[in-house]
Amino acid sequence: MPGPGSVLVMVDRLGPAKLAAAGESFGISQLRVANDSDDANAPPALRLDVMNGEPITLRWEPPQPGDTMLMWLFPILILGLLVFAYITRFNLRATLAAARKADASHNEARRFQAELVFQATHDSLTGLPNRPLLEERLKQACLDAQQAGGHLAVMLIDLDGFKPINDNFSHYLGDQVLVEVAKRMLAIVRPGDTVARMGGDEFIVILPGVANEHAVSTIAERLLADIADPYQIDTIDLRVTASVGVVMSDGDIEQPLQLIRQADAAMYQAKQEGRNNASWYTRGLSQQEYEMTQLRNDLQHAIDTHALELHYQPQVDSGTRKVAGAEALLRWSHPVRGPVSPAYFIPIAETTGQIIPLTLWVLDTACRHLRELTDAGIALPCIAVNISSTHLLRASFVPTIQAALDKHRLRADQLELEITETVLMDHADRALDTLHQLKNMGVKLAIDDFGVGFSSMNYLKVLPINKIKIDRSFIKGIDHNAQDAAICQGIISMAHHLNLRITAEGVEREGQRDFLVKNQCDELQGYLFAKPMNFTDLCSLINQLNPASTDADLI
Ligand SMILES: Nc1nc2c(ncn2[C@@H]2O[C@H](COP(=O)(O)O[C@H]3[C@@H](O)[C@H](n4cnc5c(=O)[nH]c(N)nc54)O[C@@H]3COP(=O)(O)O)[C@@H](O)[C@H]2O)c(=O)[nH]1
Repeated sequence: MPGPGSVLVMVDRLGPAKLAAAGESFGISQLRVANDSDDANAPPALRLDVMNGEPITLRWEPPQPGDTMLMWLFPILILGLLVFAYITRFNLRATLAAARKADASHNEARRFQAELVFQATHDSLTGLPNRPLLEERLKQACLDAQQAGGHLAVMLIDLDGFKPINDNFSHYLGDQVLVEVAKRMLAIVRPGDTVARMGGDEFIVILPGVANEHAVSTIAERLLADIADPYQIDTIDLRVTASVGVVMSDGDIEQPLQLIRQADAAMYQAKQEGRNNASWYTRGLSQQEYEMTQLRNDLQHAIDTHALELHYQPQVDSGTRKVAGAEALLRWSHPVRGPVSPAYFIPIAETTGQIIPLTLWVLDTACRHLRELTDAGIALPCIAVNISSTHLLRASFVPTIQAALDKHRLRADQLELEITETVLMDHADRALDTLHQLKNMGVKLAIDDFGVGFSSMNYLKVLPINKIKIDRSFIKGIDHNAQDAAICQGIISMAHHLNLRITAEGVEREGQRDFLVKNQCDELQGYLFAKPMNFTDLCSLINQLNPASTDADLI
């Protein structure tokens, strides 16, 4: 342009991009030319008048408070939200899992608790209710019968011939028989009835709301028949029968447990009537049988509470007059009846199996006493213990004897076992095997009550015994009865020819003693010398008769 100065005019097209860029450089966001349709007055806007033309409106977005912060925070917020969502999801899942676990462990605890209750109230072998649960159900059945005016029946079932299965085969086999018996009984009774195991081979059935005696008899007959069916266990055929005692009641009884005792008395009667049959309890059931049942229970209590005592009767050497041994004899002082003779309660214990714990106690006590004597230097060469056939025929008998000797550090020849001849006659083969094992150990063996049973002279040749004890019925008349004297002389002579020692039982008079000494009977036992006495008195007596031992072997 002509003139002293010049002006440089540059023209550029103000398009949207340039306009926005220009706005950005001044911190104005989204600067643009507003469309016609935009509200030209709406702030923020700038109206530019254009020569010869339409005015132009410039518009931009004013910055909002917190926009920048929002711009920074937004991603953090999103991230935070994502993290929160993740954590929440994780927590939710963990909570759900924990809830599920808690639920499961709660169920488990409930199952465990139910299991504990079951174990406490049921027999572990058969799964049948045990005695405490049975008693509860019996009380309830009595109550129901009283309230509804009905009847209940109680049956006590005792297996016949079960013990020989346990003794001759194995406890495993015996257990299987019990399980099978339980199943057979359960198959006979109705859902509301109870079949319980009392222990051993004894079961109780409670029939609540039973219609009449005929219905009870029918069930008893079915029980007898089904139990008597053969059992096949591990290819072995076994048979047992049952003796059933039955009692019916209208529930009006002061002590419901008395029904069990009555059923027991009836069962005992069934046994005596030949077994494999059912017998009803009636008021006419003899007092004696009822008392015997009570006695069995009382004896069990005496065993459990160690209320028995062991007495000893010295056996005197006829030559030296010293105590050669002592026979251990059980004594039971009943809390109400007073002293009960072993001649009365031992046969009961033999039928009930109580003889096993009884004999174990006698054996242990006698061995302990002999150890005490030996330790105190009191000379007692030997202690004799009576053994019943049921025990002798058990497979565990020999180890039991060895364990008692070991426990009390006794030599085998310090123990003598007295066995009656009936066991040898009835079970000769099995008894012989056991006796040989005992003899090989060094345990002394004596035949008790010799002469009263069906004595076969032949078995004396084969039995590994050391001694014969002549029954006191033969000793009774030796000083005035020629026949008794002759029999006695014969037995002594025969024993000596067989190299056996001989003891006379029941020596009460000097005349008897003189006869026995003259005829060289080795040992004498009887009231003439001493009645059975407690351990303390035995110690004094031996101290008096046997001067302190210098035999090192005895100590
Ligand atoms: N299996 C077990 N049997 C046992 C045990 N303890 C005892 N018994 C047996 O009981 C029966 C009776 O015994 P008890 O009443 O003790 O009688 C014994 C003696 O007291 C009695 N005796 C001894 N001397 C005399 C006497 O001079 N006169 C007389 N009238 N009686 C006398 O004899 C019994 C001992 O007999 P025995 O055993 O045959 O030698 C009896 O059969 C005992 O065996 C036990 O723990 N287990």
